[in-house]
Amino acid sequence: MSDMAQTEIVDKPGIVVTGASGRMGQKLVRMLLQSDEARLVGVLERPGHGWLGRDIGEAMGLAPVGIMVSDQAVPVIAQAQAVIDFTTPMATLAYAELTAQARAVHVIGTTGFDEEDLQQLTASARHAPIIRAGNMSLGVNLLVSLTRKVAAALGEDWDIEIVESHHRHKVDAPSGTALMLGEAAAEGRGATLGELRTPARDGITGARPTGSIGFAAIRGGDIVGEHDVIFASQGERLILRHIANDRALFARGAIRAALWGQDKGPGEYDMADVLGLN
Ligand SMILES: NC(=O)C1=CN([C@@H]2O[C@H](COP(=O)(O)OP(=O)(O)OC[C@H]3O[C@@H](n4cnc5c(N)ncnc54)[C@H](OP(=O)(O)O)[C@@H]3O)[C@@H](O)[C@H]2O)C=CC1
Ligand SMILES: O=C(O)C1=N[C@H](C(=O)O)C[C@H](O)C1
Repeated sequence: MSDMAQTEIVDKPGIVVTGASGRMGQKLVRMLLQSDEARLVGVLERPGHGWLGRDIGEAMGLAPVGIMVSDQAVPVIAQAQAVIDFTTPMATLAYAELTAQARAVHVIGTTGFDEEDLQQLTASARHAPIIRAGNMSLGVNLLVSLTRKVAAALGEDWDIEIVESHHRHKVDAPSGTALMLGEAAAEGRGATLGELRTPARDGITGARPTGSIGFAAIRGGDIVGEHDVIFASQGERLILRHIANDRALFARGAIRAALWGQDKGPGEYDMADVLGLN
């Protein structure tokens, strides 16, 4: 190999993809195999997964690429400058510790964390950068700041409801994106989402508490992801909407985050930091 080709490879940050057989994992693998800015150096799956030991390209129905699917997280992450992780909360907490030990950037797209999980991620971020967002798209992150502004501009007589729709396989609700939007709406009203969130409605719920923020989740078919923030008042309604048509936009955002994080110190970051929206 020429010196120039060698330098090119070394200059491109090496990325490990976790949950490589998943909907997001496969998008990321395909994108990284074609990337001029980053290179795929490893793929992880859960112990017992049917793809373990197989070439990831071949397992995905592509040409072999020389990277085997592994469940050996420590040696695989040791080769990486960044780990991109769209798996489950439990898997992500374990990867966060290992990625921090390797001092690599951890990009987390996984959703469905509880408060205790988030504290564990904060602990891992003391050693290396963690970039986490419930949605990696530019459009949603702009929608978050629009929601904050509109909520601040409109009084409590404007009821806020967030409606999200996803494919039938999604396991968490409300979606990570819906929670980001709810947090932004609450911030716009000078409160926290914990203070304003209405429990899911079922049965005789009573009238809507003034100033509360409600959520509704639709699950069906192959919907990639749709979010409406509804501001409803007497005689009028304002609706802010984002529709994702292709998971590639989340994968692109995650790779951008992994590259952005390369010169960052330990700490917790989000996509608004990456996109310069803060
Ligand atoms: N932030 C964003 O922009 C986006 C976030 N998401 C979130 O990303 C997550 C994944 O979504 P999606 O790709 O649709 O889900 P999938 O179920 O298709 O993929 C998750 C993958 O992770 C694998 N997995 C489970 N445990 C481990 C482990 N310990 N190590 C490695 N891999 C593991 C699963 O394997 P198996 O199925 O065999 O258990 C599966 O292949 C969800 O939380 C979703 O909400 C999704 C899209 C965009
Ligand atoms: O599970 C999904 O598919 C998605 N999850 C994220 C979320 O929970 O908001 C982002 C996107 O909407 C797709």
